[in-house]
Amino acid sequence: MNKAEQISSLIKERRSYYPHEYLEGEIPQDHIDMILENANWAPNHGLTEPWRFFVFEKEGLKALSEAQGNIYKDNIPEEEFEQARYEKLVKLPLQSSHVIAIIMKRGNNPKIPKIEEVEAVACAVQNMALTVTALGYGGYWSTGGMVKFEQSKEFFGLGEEDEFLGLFYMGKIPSENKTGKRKDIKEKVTWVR
Ligand SMILES: Cc1cc2nc3c(=O)[nH]c(=O)nc-3n(C[C@H](O)[C@H](O)[C@H](O)COP(=O)(O)O)c2cc1C
Repeated sequence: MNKAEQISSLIKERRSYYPHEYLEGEIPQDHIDMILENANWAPNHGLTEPWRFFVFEKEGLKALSEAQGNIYKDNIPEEEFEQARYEKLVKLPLQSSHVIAIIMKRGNNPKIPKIEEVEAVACAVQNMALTVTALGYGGYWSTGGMVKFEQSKEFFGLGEEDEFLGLFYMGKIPSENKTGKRKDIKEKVTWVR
């Protein structure tokens, strides 16, 4: 395969894999380092490099699990609280090898709109996801759970202009591939000729 065929195949192979699908076992440190290093090479306007990551592993996963449960409990209106949802949120980090909190750290260049900093972080996450796929692991970007609640920003010590954009869950997965689904690109492209 040439480079273009390799990247096309990798992009299409990437799927979201959820913690209940993960196998036992930890992703080794050198692979986590590679995932983070590749995230760091995302494009970004003005070289603000706005991505910041908190990597939870080992005992840290318990701290995240506890925080996610508590933040849900403390912030969801009482009438909306669901015990099963709470238990699921507590369980997700514990089923994972690693969880990476995705943060946008707002730079101080007023010429760069905030949305562009968020876009750059999303590029970094895609680099991360493709590396995870290439290494044979599974992962997914979650914007649910604790991510929805403003209190999470305090947990990470974020400033007002910073954003907590999600949790990237990761783990080992079985070797057979999941199939994805997309509508044809032709429906989304307008050619101007
Ligand atoms: C910004 C973003 C946020 C997402 N948040 C969630 C989420 O909160 N819960 C979830 O189940 N999946 C979430 N996903 C994963 C999508 O559900 C998934 O990408 C989609 O179903 C397509 O499947 P694929 O990733 O396997 O191609 C998110 C994906 C992105 C890019």
